[in-house]
Amino acid sequence: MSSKPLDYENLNENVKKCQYAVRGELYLRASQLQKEGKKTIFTNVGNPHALGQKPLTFPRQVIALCQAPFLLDDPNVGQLFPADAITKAKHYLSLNSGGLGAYSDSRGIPGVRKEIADFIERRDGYPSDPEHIFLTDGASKGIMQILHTIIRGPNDGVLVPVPQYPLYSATISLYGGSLVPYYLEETADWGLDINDLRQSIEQARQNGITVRAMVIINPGNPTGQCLSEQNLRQIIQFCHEENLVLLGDEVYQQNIYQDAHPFISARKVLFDMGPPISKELQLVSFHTVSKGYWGECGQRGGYFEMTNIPPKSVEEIYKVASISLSPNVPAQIFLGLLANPPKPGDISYEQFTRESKGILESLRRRAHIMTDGFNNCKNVVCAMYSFPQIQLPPGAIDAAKKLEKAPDVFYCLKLLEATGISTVPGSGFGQKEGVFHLRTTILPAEEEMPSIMASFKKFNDEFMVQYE
Ligand SMILES: Cc1ncc(COP(=O)(O)O)c(CN[C@@H]2CONC2=O)c1O
Repeated sequence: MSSKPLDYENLNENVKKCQYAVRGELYLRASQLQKEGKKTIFTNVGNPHALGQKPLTFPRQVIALCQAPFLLDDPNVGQLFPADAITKAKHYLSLNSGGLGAYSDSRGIPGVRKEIADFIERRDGYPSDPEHIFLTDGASKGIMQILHTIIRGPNDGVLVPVPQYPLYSATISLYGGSLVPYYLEETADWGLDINDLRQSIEQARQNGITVRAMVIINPGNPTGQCLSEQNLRQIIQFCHEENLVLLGDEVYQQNIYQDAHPFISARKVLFDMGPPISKELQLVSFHTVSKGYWGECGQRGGYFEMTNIPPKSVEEIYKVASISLSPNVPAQIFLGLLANPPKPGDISYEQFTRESKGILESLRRRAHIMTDGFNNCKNVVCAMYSFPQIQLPPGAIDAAKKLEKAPDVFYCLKLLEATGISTVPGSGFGQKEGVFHLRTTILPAEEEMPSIMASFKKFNDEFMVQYE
């Protein structure tokens, strides 16, 4: 029988090459165990509602009315929905003719893009142009589209932080480009040293790679660090000198659990630096409703904002966006609400504030429980994610080798089998040679945290003795 087009051997090599560890071997094994009825705790993916986080009430009231506009004609609607949710629903329905069932503009609903531009202006103190804001099905799709636009062939490189969120390595591989790693320094709170950046770009050029872009993930995933203003200024200066477009992945900008390093957007720092650099450096910034205190991962709502990108290039990006017709319209309403939540004096303001503050404070507490819990474990050092360093003893390294597994994969599989805790090995994000980590989220329910950390500690300390 002759081989067929979709037989494995005939697939696009880039499809076969790309890897995405967040839903890789550990996740598949955990899903298998779950199917067998074993208790599994999926801390591998930042999916808050799947781990019990309740959705914010107000956005769901608005979207319910938008999805079922006939409710607005019900004389009792005011009994079930607050007046400001009714007003908001009518507002968003008026922005997209045909409501939620109709395609929107391929860049997203203009009125929502305007609301996001106003949100950015309030956050940064500089005007933002809605024409340079595109709404996407999650930040993932925007990131993939921009990387696709940048990568022309195998010699085009993208500087990516290591450890990195594997959407970047997978997408660069999928589109046939070259990932150029720059290492974050664990001992410096996962900060980055500009000299390392220079070495990385030099090394790449010697290998015939044209580095065209630099990715920053700020706040970091999996490392959790929040880049300082000074770090951002250095990075912007570096990208300007090296003629790189800066891709600012800022999806965790509302997930800050300490006061020492507040979030500042790359865009604000760029404009604070003033001309010529603020007029010349090309920047694309990404955000989403999947994170923060929203956690609305399943809605698939994201956006990217382009700064200093020439009109003709914006048109090309628009043209490609139009191939998939429209970003999903319900998610665009979540984006509008993220940009424009209830204000003081609104009927729902108090409830919205109470709920969102409650989620952030609980995340802060869970982050500390997890950090303290990991630090209380033998050979474990810890920073919405936890990325503890696991100092594996020689016996574990040898045992992993015999099974032809990466040492941290071996450890995470043993952890999963013993406790049901599904994590992602650090090798899925990249790490220095001979240094091992795992990534877990801080999302399990607060009341479950102590028992999760206790079962982790029991497993870990026994493992370290068994393999020392
Ligand atoms: C740094 C970063 N950028 C973009 C995304 C994509 O977000 P969207 O949902 O908007 O596409 C994620 C999702 N975080 C993944 C999902 O869960 N765990 C993770 O590490 C992310 O961590």
